[in-house]
Amino acid sequence: THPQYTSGVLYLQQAEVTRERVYAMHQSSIDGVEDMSTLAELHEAAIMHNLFQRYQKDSIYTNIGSILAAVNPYKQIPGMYDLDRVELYSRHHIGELPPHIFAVANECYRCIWKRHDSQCVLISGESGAGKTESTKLLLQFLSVMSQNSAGTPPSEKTTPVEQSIVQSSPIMEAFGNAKTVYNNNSSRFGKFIQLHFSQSGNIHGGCIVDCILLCPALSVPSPTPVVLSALCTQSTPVVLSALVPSPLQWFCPLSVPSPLQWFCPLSVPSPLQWFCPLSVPSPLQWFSTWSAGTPSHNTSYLFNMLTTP
Ligand SMILES: Nc1ncnc2c1ncn2[C@@H]1O[C@H](COP(=O)(O)OP(=O)(O)OP(=O)(O)O)[C@@H](O)[C@H]1O
Repeated sequence: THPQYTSGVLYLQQAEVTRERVYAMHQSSIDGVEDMSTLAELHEAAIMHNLFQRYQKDSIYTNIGSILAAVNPYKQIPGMYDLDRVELYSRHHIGELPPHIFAVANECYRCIWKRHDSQCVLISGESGAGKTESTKLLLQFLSVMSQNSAGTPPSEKTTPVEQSIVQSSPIMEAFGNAKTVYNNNSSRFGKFIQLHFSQSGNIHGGCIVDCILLCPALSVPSPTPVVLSALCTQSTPVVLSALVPSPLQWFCPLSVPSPLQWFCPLSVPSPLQWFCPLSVPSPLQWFSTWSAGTPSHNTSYLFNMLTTP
């Protein structure tokens, strides 16, 4: 007897369907549009219906003027982010191809030269919306563009700097993420990621700053077992020093003490150093590669995030 709201569709009893309540849908809403600013009827139902239609066809990206809306597909869409797609979007201006995160990344990259100014991408959404994945895709695109930049000498192609940017994501997630009711891999800090480009268009360095504390409904304590196993087996003193003391401890919404405290008492050298001689190869060498190859430039180090309270 009551209207039910299921999957964005409003169901009415036949008696409730009157001329005053129900209108014929405009053709643009029936066909679906790539840019929702072109919808003839612009209201919540039309927007949701358009997104839903496109989502069903695996078209998860939709423009709203200069804004890109992304619907999390919660599955891998074949070919969506492969190298061919990167190269395709790198050769076209925004609007020439279907909406895509790579179109935004490409526009940003081009605008650095077009406007001779810094560019910024703001990624926002609720927990589990796909912000972190979108960030990684942007970095992936910019990394490829950096490697392909005309001014990059062949000897400097595929420099560890670009590799570090992409490869640093898992380890940053391991330190900063936790399982929540919305997302198994939820970020606990908003991040400001800054990349520095040379005149020739390749990435010379960057930094990641954790800037906003997010307070999702945690379901397991952090840091994750991934961090602990990495610490126990392969940590370096560089990272150990970053852990003492951790600003995370001040904000940590958990009632249990952080397991890191067991390993890293504030006043004494960490016992982890006994287990972690410098010569042991570590996945954390990704951090150190940020300075490699660019000694003459003002490169910011990725582990700023870990060392700056
Ligand atoms: N474009 C995508 N394609 C495929 N899967 C995706 C995509 N975006 C997100 N996902 C899936 O959704 C999960 C959650 O995404 P993500 O961690 O990026 O969300 P988030 O917005 O950063 O969440 P939180 O704010 O909680 O950190 C990912 O682990 C991934 O499995």
